[in-house]
Amino acid sequence: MSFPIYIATELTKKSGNKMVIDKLSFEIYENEFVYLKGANGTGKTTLLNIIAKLDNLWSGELKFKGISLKKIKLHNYPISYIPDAPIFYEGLTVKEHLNFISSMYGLKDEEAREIVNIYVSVFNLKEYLNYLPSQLSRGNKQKVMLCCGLLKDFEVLIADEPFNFLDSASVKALFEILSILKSSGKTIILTSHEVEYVKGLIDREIELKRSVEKSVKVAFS
Ligand SMILES: Nc1ncnc2c1ncn2[C@@H]1O[C@H](COP(=O)(O)OP(=O)(O)OP(=O)(O)O)[C@@H](O)[C@H]1O
Repeated sequence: MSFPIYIATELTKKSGNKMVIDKLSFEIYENEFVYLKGANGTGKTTLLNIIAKLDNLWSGELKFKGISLKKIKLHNYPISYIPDAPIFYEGLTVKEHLNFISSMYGLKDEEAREIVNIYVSVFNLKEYLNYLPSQLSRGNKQKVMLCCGLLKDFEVLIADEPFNFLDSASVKALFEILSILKSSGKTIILTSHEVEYVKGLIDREIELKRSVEKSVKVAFS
C-alpha cells in the first residue's frame, strides 16, 4: 500500500519581509507524479528548493518518510534535483561532466558508459561531447543538465521546468523518460508552465497562488 513520503504542515517561507509560501500543507505519496503549478512568482522554485534541501530557512513542518527534512543529511536523502538554471563546472567538457557526475554517484565504469550513452543518444548530444558548456545553445545546456540529473539513482526526482528550451523531439524523449521512471516506482515532483507536456502522467496537483489561498488536488490519470 502506498504511504505519504512527504507530509508538509503549515510550511512557511519568508524572503525578507515578503511572505513567499504561507502555511502550505500537502501530502505526497510514493510513486506519485506531482505537478506543481502556479503563476510566475508564486513560489514554485522556492518550494522545490526547500524539498530538495537547498533551502533550510523555513518554518512549519516538512517530513520525509516520517523524519523532519531538516534532520536528514543530504548524503542520505535519495533525491535528484534538476534546477531551472544550468549549473556547470566551466572548465569541464560535456563528456567530462557526464563522466565526473557518474563517478561521483558511484556508477561502475561499464554501467556509467551504458547509461551515459543512452542519454547522449536520446538527447542527440553526441556531436557536443567535447564542447564546453559555454559553447552550447540554451537547449543543449538544458539537455546536459537533464542527463546529469538523471544519471543518479534516486527515489524522488525534483525537476524545475525541465522542458524549458527543449526542441519537440527532446520534449517527447523527456516525456518517455518520465513515463518510464513513473512505471519503475519513482516519485516525481515537477513544475512546468506547459501542462500539455505532462498530460497523462499527473496524479496530484499542488497549486501555489499569490494570495494566502492555496490548493492541493488529486487527479488520478
Ligand atoms: N533571492 C531572492 N530574494 C528575494 N526574493 C526572492 C528571491 N528569490 C525569489 N524571491 C521571491 O520569491 C517569490 C517566489 O519566487 P519563485 O522563483 O519561487 O517563483 P516561481 O513560482 O518559481 O516563479 P516562475 O514561475 O517565474 O519561475 C517571488 O515573488 C520572488 O520575487
